[in-house]
Amino acid sequence: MEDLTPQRIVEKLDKYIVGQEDAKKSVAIAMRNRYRRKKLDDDLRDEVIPKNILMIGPTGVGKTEIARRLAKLAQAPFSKVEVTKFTEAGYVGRDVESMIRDLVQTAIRMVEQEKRAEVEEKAEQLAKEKLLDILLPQPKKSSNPFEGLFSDDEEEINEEETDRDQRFKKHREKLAQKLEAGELDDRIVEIEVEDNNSQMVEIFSGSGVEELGVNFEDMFGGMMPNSKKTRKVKVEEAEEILKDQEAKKLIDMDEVHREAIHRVEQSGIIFLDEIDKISGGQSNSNPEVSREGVQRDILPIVEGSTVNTKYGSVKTDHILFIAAGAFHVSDPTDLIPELQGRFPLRVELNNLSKENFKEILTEPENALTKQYTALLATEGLEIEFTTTAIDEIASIAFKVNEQTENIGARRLHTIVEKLLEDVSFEAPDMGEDKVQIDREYVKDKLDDVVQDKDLSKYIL
Ligand SMILES: Nc1ncnc2c1ncn2[C@@H]1O[C@H](COP(=O)(O)OP(=O)(O)OP(=O)(O)O)[C@@H](O)[C@H]1O
Repeated sequence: MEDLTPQRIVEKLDKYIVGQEDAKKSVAIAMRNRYRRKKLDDDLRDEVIPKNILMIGPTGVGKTEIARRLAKLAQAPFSKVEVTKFTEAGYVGRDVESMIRDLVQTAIRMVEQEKRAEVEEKAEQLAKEKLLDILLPQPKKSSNPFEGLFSDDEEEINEEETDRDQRFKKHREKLAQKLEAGELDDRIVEIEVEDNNSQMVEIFSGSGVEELGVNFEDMFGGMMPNSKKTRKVKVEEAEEILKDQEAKKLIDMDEVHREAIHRVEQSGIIFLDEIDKISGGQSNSNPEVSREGVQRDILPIVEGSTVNTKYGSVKTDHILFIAAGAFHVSDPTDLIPELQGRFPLRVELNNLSKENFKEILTEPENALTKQYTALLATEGLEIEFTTTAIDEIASIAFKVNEQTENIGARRLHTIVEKLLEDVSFEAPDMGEDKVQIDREYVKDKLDDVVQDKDLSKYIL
């Protein structure tokens, strides 16, 4: 965190997000402020209210992407929630605290993955030993009813056993070599696996449960007995299953839970999408739930409170909240004042231009053209986009956004997918080949659809 200065954060975000400089700067400052706040004395720290961010901008211009990337580079647990879901029918209890529980789950997965990487090697070794035990069971030691009575015989028996032990050891070594070489991969073995008690899960996941406002998973998650059953599987699969089982044994889940909660409290980021849709009057979908009511429910979580989860209580004081909305029909000032006060950093994101589209198509590390080029290269097909093609794709995306609905950069996904439909379909049968995608190619594939407004509504 020390090295993640605001400037450094922006540089890193630049690798993925085109334009939106103000938004990148704001999140970078918010991130750094959180770090600064943590360094303050306890008394003063409590006085400094965390600076949450409100992103204002149309759909598909990079709001979520900025927040998600920020979380990734800070290795912070991240979760996105559409706040409008709390106004929907079914959310009578308006379980807004579920957003914290979701974040904890994400953090648990993160920490578990890290711990897993640490024990990976050991688990693999143990799984191999287990598999060898199954493939070649240890011979039972013969019981000797006359033990101690005839000393001569005993000596003979001992010799026999040493002999047999040595033979067994040799066999095991040979088998280990074969296992290593993958020669036993197709052999079938029987292993014990956990039976996840499917019946219980089915009963509780039936419809209507959410309406009860009760989280059965929380209530019963830890109590469901995990019975064992045996399964016949190929050695290859058995190795994976056993590795998984051994890794689980090596990981202290209590520690994982503690660490996960710590991370949520210290560095968690929650993205509250569609915040504009809960500002002002009554909700359309459910007259019982007023939008203002939902804002009031969210407020304590954003202000800092303690939420109970099955893994322990979570203090939300230092969680960074990034709210986002288009605010086409409402204004941030339509939010209740207390909530407005909790989002002092306001930033506007711009509509994307055709030039932005061109950059988005080619520049980011995960740019669409790079993704498709890599995907098709796995089939031995080399595709190359000329600059005229990029220009044409960007123009089309811009035009379709104008003609139908403006969905921002998301339009590029559908257009490129349609453009490459034929090559994607034929690639495996084309053999080693090279396809150049230029302006003519783009026009040839897309012009018909673009001209027909109705068609482009559905396809692009
Ligand atoms: N400025 C940008 N630079 C690079 N990619 C972008 C940009 N804006 C959008 N994208 C891409 O478009 C897609 C949608 O963007 P994103 O999820 O950030 O939209 P959003 O602004 O959060 O919209 P919504 O409010 O509807 O969720 C993502 O795949 C993202 O990578």
